[in-house]
Amino acid sequence: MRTSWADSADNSATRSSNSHGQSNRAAYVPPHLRNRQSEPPVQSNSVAAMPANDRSNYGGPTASYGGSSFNKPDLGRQGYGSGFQTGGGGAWNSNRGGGGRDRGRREVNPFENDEASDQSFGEAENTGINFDAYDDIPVETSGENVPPPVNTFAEIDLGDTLNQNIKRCKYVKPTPVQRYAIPISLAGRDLMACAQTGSGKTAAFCFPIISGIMRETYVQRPRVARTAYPLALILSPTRELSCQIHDEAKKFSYQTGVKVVVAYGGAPINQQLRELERGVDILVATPGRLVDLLERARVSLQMIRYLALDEADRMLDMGFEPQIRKIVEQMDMPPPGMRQTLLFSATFPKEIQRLASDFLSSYVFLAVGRVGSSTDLIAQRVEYVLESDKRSHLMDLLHAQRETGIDGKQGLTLVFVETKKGADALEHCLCVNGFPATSIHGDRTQQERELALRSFKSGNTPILVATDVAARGLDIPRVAHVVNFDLPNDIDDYVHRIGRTGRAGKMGLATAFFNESNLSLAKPLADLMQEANQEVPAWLTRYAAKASYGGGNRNRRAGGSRFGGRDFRREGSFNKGADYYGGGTGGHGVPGSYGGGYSQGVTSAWD
Ligand SMILES: Nc1ncnc2c1ncn2[C@@H]1O[C@H](COP(=O)(O)OP(=O)(O)OP(=O)(O)O)[C@@H](O)[C@H]1O
Repeated sequence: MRTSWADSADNSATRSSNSHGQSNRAAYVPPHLRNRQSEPPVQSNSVAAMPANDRSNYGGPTASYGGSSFNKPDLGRQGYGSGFQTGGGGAWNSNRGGGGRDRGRREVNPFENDEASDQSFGEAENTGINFDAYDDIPVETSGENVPPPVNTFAEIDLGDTLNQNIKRCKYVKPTPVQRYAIPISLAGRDLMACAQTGSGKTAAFCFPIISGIMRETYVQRPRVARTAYPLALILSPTRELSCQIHDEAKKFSYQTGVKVVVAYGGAPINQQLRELERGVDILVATPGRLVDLLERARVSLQMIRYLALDEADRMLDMGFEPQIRKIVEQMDMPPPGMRQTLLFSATFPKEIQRLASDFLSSYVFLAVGRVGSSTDLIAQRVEYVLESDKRSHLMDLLHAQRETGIDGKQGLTLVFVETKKGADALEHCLCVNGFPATSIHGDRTQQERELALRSFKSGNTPILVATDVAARGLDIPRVAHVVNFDLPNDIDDYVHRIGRTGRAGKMGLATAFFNESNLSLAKPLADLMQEANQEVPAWLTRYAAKASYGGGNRNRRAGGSRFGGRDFRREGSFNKGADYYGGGTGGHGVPGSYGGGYSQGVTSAWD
């Protein structure tokens, strides 16, 4: 039974931890025990009294926690565009043989584990999903001849096998981004899509790719020994996100014959090479590992028909842009117009939209909700906390949460910090104070990262301290609380971080610790909260006013960008690069600070 972490915090408050070299001063004292006569310290080496943690060096007993298992040509879419009626017609080709090479291997059922993991939390998957929460959301499309949206999966001709998998995923109806994006993509159009965190973007780009590949009759691929020729490439910025997309895509493509392979850094390349040799239709990858594979000539992009960038704005910011340009423009990938390109994110700053347009051909721009807005499902709180008080404040929050849960339920808590060292230090502090925490950041090995994530997801270690490596895309259903222990420099990063809760129609809570070092975020944060109908504290409004008068606000979104006209092509500055880098963009306020917002110099960890 998973109850004891709460009690272990109390125990630790009355326990001397000096056997592990920790001073008594470090011990957390919960509010209700403060100012009491201290009782004689009780030495405890009991495993049950210690928090779960995947580190081996946080005091002997913790080592056993967290699981010991770790030691636009014709794209073959004849018939598209003519209608999205129910059909499951004869055009489907579900015996494709997996990228042409994979014979005789039994396909593992990717749904097998779902039920078990649901049971472990005592609730059925998708309970509480309320996509009606997204129903009255404003949607904007721009571009020529935009295909109309659908209301149900039945209206889209995705084929029987894929439809069956959609049912297995317990998706009853499409989310708003799916309602629009799927018909647009099935019609063969390039797409730049912006929709809120947790609103189902992964399926929105996977379904059309899988069904497109299934529709193709046999594709003759070059026969070059040991070189793989995928038909679709899905790029994402982190290893964990690539793994997650791979897992989802495997579910969606189960028994379709479409073969999905993942390649990411930090994991042994040989195993990935073997998988690639067995054949691949859809390759999900992080950019670094893909460049490696391309340079070794183990992958060729010559047959790519579909290119999807998840977290596309992140993929095109200064950290990744050169690698992405190399992959997309300097290798052997067909140019825009000869392939279909799908870009997805919850945030799309205009200067990134401009860069992205290099990769697209006559594309449709789709915005579901305000670009970069947070969902109303997330209750946002911001508290003024001095740097020196942050740890005790966090422990007070965790302690209170343990007593009452969040909305009466115990959930997982994700705590964001700015640096890898900061993550280690906070994890350690929480552990020695009886709060079961683990961490994920770029200085941990990939094995440690995966173990930490698994331990967190399973609830064994219900607190995860993370750098921005966990900010985007990760879909962990039971994250009830996101704490911005250190606020990011950029409001878009804040949007992605808090988006780890309040997903798929469920409610979530996000708490931010704000102090003088976050002044540049005051205005965009106050604006964002106001727009999401959150209560903005008066002190934050004062800081916001001060920041907008005093200058120094380098946030890319300063000035606000309300819903409407957010496709950058509509703003009269199309092809005027200077507008985007030179500042002074008028009403939509991209103050020429490209790069300033993406935390340059901050040691956070991307692949
Ligand atoms: N039509 C649907 N019905 C029910 N659940 C859905 C549907 N589409 C997606 N989901 C679920 O919603 C959750 C969020 O989906 P997903 O991870 O694709 O969100 P996202 O928009 O990519 O988020 P982020 O911006 O954080 O990357 C997932 O658990 C997914 O299985």
